[in-house]
Amino acid sequence: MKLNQLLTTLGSYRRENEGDPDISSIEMDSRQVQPGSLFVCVKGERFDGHQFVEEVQAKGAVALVAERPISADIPVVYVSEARRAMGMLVDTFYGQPTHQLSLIGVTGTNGKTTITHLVRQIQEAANIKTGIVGTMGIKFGQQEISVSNTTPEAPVLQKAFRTMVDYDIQSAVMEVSSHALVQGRVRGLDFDIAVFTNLTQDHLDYHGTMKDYLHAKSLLFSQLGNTYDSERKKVAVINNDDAAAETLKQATAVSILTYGIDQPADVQAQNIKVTAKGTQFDLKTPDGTFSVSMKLVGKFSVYNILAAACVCHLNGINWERMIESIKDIEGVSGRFETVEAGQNFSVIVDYSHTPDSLENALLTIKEFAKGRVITVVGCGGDRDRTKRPLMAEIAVKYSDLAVFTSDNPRTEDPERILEDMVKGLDKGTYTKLTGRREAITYAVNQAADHDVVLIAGKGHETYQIIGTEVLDFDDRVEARQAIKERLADGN
Ligand SMILES: CC(=O)N[C@H]1[C@@H](OP(=O)(O)OP(=O)(O)OC[C@H]2O[C@@H](n3ccc(=O)[nH]c3=O)[C@H](O)[C@@H]2O)O[C@H](CO)[C@@H](O)[C@@H]1O[C@H](C)C(=O)N[C@@H](C)C(=O)N[C@H](CCC(=O)O)C(=O)O
Ligand SMILES: Nc1ncnc2c1ncn2[C@@H]1O[C@H](COP(=O)(O)OP(=O)(O)OP(=O)(O)O)[C@@H](O)[C@H]1O
Ligand SMILES: N[C@H](CCC[C@H](N)C(=O)O)C(=O)O
Ligand SMILES: [Mg+2]
Repeated sequence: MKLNQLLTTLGSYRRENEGDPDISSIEMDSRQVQPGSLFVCVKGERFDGHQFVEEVQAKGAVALVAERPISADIPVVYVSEARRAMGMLVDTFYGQPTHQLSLIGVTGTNGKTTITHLVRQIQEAANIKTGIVGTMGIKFGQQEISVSNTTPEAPVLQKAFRTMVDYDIQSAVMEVSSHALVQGRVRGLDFDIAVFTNLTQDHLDYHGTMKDYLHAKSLLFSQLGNTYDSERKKVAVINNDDAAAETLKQATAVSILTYGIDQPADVQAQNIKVTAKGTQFDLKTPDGTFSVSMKLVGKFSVYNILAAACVCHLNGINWERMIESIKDIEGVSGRFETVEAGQNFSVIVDYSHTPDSLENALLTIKEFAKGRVITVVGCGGDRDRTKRPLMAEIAVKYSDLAVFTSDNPRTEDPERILEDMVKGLDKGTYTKLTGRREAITYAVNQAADHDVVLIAGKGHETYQIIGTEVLDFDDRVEARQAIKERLADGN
């Protein structure tokens, strides 16, 4: 595509240097630039894209988008916000693929990955080819693309959606993180349905206050329907039980479908029964009440199913058909995943890395645990410090034995993270073992018949980040190994 044609997308801009080159790709990362690329200079917290102007020209970039004066021989387009302009440019460059997909965005503190997987499984069972974007990567058909962020930047997203459309994918369901909303990574995407799960404490290192965190989430809803594709009806799907529901309803101009358990809602779960093997409930909908049975456990899983059911209903799947496929749905990798290696106690690996998700996981376990509850948990480094004591307090409150350990310490001192966790606790109420392998082994060895060991925080992760090194580590593998060793020792 020619530069001038691409620029018809942008509202106001200022140009420097003549020329109308052919653009072969749009990049914001100098390491991705190829001959023919348009490079967008983005100022971040660690780097400033404007510094790479010489490097990208040497690599063959043919045009630049910048926010502040740069010296270059190739056409430069000055805009006030480069990342947002980039959202529009890549949308045009890839031929507006999201106008050809039913695009669902899921935001909220917890449940995004789970809901996106549930939607994909239910839609695929109803023959709606569905792509997915989120913490576990980008997947559609047999294709898999790994990503380094839950919500990638616009060039990665638009390229993936273009490929999905070319593969005849009809719908895409994606996680939209609050970081992505603030940074405008999803600018230019034409969402049809926006889902809100819940808002509880996380990421205050980035957002500062819960008010600003909520504002970030609300951007998905205020931007819904702002795109010029007016053919599809836009809908906001909102959890009515969450305190943030009203704010989000006010943030959007499109129709609203609510779901919930405790408060009246358009789609509501009633008479919930949770066992270790699954959950049953009555699903009240505008079209009648249906009984649902699923393998997923816990009240939080009911919320996730409700959100997914609302989306699938809006996409034309009838309730009966949906409920039939919900029956067979297996959980998502690393979310309440049980590890079985012949032991007489339960081991559950879960991705709870926030106070609320840890509390939900433990409350669910307490509903069915016949023995003691043993929890292994840590907190990630270079992330919200204020959630650490809260998570530790919850672990102690709901467990018979709390073992504190490292999560991904990243560039922080693991001992400092552990100090942050335990600072409000009495000594003797917990055990501290910095090495995660040692902590898992210890917990497994302490378990008696019918006890439940919860290993929280890392779920599906197959690595541990210590310093800047990414080491192989998988809680499920470690737990299995510890159980085998214990059984081999005859204990
Ligand atoms: C706080 C945050 O969100 N940071 C993200 C953000 O960083 P930033 O804006 O500071 O950018 P930067 O790294 O300083 O780089 C500035 C510019 O220079 C460019 N650059 C940089 C280096 C270079 O050699 N060449 C080059 O061109 C970069 O491509 C970028 O355009 O943009 C970068 C480029 O996309 C991201 O890698 C980075 O994610 C960091 C690694 C991160 O940890 N983000 C986490 C907190 C995050 O976003 N998490 C959410 C999920 C949270 C949840 O679900 O709970 C997510 O969506 O993943
Ligand atoms: N609806 C929910 N409400 C509260 N907690 C939940 C809910 N769904 C899942 N959880 C808990 O949160 C953990 C993470 O779930 P999931 O990966 O689906 O969330 P996420 O929003 O994608 O997280 P991330 O921000 O890391 O991408 C699960 O392991 C579970 O303990
Ligand atoms: N999306 C979350 C994942 C946290 C997972 C946890 N294991 C950690 O490393 O803190 C984040 O980047 O904050
Ligand atoms: Mg996720």
